[in-house]
Amino acid sequence: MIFTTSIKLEDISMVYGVNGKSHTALSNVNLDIKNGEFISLIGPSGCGKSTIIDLISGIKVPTKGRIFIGDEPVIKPGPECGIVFQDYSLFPWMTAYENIFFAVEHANKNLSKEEVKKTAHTYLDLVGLCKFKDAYPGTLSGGMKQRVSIARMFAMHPKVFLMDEPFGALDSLNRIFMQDLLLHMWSEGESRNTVLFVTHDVDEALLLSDRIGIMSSTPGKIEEIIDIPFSRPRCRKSLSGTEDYIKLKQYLFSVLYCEMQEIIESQQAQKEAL
Ligand SMILES: Nc1ncnc2c1ncn2[C@@H]1O[C@H](COP(=O)(O)OP(=O)(O)OP(=O)(O)O)[C@@H](O)[C@H]1O
Repeated sequence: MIFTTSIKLEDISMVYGVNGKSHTALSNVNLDIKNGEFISLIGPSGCGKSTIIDLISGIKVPTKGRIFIGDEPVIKPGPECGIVFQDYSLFPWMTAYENIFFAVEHANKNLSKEEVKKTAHTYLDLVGLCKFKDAYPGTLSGGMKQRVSIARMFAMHPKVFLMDEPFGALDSLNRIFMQDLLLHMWSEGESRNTVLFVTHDVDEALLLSDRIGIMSSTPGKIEEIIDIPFSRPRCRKSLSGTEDYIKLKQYLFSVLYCEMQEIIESQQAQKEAL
């Protein structure tokens, strides 16, 4: 049985200390992600997208504010979050199968060894890597490594999925393949997991998300959240030619372009002030 739940960020600020100076990475961020909802965050580099993922997962602690996964406040990292990073984060000394087995065993301590084995095999099969179960990460392509990471995340049955630019390092064909695979696994499951997905790719966000949060920087905040009205299941081919899709894409690009312009202008002003 898979239990999914909501995520809530309440008035989150995050200040880092850098060389004796403080840097406000996030300021007063509020976000409610409903149970089973797929939300993407997009925004310019450095606006705090990864920091939000790190805070929800408990890897970092906010300077101000509270985070809840369901009704539980986040205090430290735990099995309720399944995370996929851009760099795969697989143990290089374990095979594809062992990587998944290890994660499932640790996340679900009440499962028998047979159940863990079965789960690891099921998810390797779902991502089409049965034949590579004994391969070590170093011998797999980037796309295959990311398929193992995704299989591991689903197999752990966490309450929420946190994905930080998971397909950012892949070539465009692999990226398309992985987006379709994720969409298929997410929507075909027993119940849809709650997902927070960080990306720079507007098409990716439009294809996958129920809502998209647009962030701005210095300090990072969520400027706007837009609803994505496309029904599911979604098909990239038919979707991308529709008037609604083109309008939304143009809107997202124009907002991101303005953000980038502001960043470049402020960097130029800082340079001139020196
Ligand atoms: N450990 C840290 N110490 C100091 N500053 C940090 C630390 N981690 C992040 N920052 C700063 O906080 C801000 C937000 O960083 P973050 O990585 O969350 O942004 P991002 O939107 O994910 O960027 P990108 O899209 O480039 O991955 C940046 O200015 C970054 O330099």
